[in-house]
Amino acid sequence: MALAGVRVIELAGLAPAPFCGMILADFGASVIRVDRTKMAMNIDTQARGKRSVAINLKTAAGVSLLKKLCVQSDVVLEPYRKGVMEKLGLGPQELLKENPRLIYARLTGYGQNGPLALAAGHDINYLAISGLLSRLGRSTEKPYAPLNLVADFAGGGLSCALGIVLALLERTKSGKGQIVDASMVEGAAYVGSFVWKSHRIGMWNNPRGQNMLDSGAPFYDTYQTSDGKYMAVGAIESQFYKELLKGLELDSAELPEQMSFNDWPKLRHIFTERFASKTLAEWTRIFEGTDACVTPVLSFEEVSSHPHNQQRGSFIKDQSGEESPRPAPVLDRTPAEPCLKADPMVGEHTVEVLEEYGLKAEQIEQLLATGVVESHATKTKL
Ligand SMILES: C[C@H](CCC[C@@H](C)[C@H]1CC[C@H]2[C@@H]3[C@H](O)C[C@@H]4C[C@H](O)CC[C@]4(C)[C@H]3C[C@H](O)[C@]12C)C(=O)SCCNC(=O)CCNC(=O)[C@H](O)C(C)(C)COP(=O)(O)OP(=O)(O)OC[C@H]1O[C@@H](n2cnc3c(N)ncnc32)[C@H](O)[C@@H]1OP(=O)(O)O
Repeated sequence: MALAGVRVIELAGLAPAPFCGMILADFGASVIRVDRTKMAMNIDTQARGKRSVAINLKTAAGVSLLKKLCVQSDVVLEPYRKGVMEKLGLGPQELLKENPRLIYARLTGYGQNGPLALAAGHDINYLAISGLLSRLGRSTEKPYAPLNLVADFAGGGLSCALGIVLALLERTKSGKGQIVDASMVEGAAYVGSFVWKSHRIGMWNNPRGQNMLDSGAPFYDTYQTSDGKYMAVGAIESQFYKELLKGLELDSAELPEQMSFNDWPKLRHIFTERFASKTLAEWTRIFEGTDACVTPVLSFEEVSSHPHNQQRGSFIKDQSGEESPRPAPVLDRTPAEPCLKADPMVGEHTVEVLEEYGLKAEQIEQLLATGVVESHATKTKL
């Protein structure tokens, strides 16, 4: 796998850093999640392929242990509020001094400086400060955050994984590590570059929800079918729009022009009525094999059995039967091989990992006995 041999220490976080760690693990890195001790349960739902050690960082021995793990690794990924790692004596200055090849990734909402750097926040706040939230939502409604996908995952976890991989690539030339300052505000804004940079061609001249791609255009929207399901329509280009009209059995001569903004409400009304006249299965059959850019809106339960997804194996099942998307993109020679085992319990690999990082049995026993680390492996052998 592409990242085989890369050792990552991920400090347990809420959602974006766990996703970043999972991407690295999917593509072959050895990812060790550092959990707190005395955790009732594991709240990391993005734990595929990781191992867990539980360390109490409120002890000097815990801090020095984590330092030992970090300086023997390639990447440390930390999801805390600015200053937390420094307070623990585990800031980049300290760790890079001991391991100059270390990639020190800091995944925060607001980045490492600026007036908001110390503020708590979540996806919706980062999206708001990026400017993107003001553009998301339907015309007569308030701004709407599309789950926590944009800042937490696209602008956060995924961007941070890119930063780490770029830093690893650069290290092959310079031999040096570096700090990756991944701010979810900036990551989300960067993901939104198209919106920024297509202003000049008039893509966003109208208020929110009244532009071509923000649910303003009738040919780029969803429509309810007679059985209460939905079809997605993305017939932008004129040749594809013609196919849409053909499938809907509408005559273009009797309709307003596709790009006549003032007529969009009228066109939407016609499309709405037409889609409401048949079931999802009927519309799917009508548009299948055409270039109309019309597809059924599938539920999570339906995606893996869709013939396209099925043929490509786009969804995988782990040993417990849980289904999830397979890692993307697909690399031809060195594809990801996602782990299908159950997610690690907190502290499941404490002993195994500490042995791997060179601690002796007596040292591990001492750490366990003093509660600096916890092990929840079913079969712990020292
Ligand atoms: C919208 C998303 C968030 C969605 C997440 C949800 C899925 C989950 C959120 C709440 C969860 C539920 C809840 O926990 C209650 C239940 C618990 C149960 O166990 C499970 C079920 C629950 C219902 C549970 C279910 C789900 O998991 C939830 C619903 C987001 O937007 S996520 C993005 C958030 N933002 C960031 O990540 C940006 C960077 N981080 C930050 O800004 C801050 O970390 C943050 C997120 C604001 C939190 O601030 P906080 O004050 O809590 O922490 P920090 O200032 O960062 O300091 C960390 C302190 O912890 C110490 N520490 C760290 N590791 C250890 C250790 N191993 N041992 C000891 N101590 C440790 C560290 O030293 C810091 O201590 P100090 O404060 O003393 O410096």
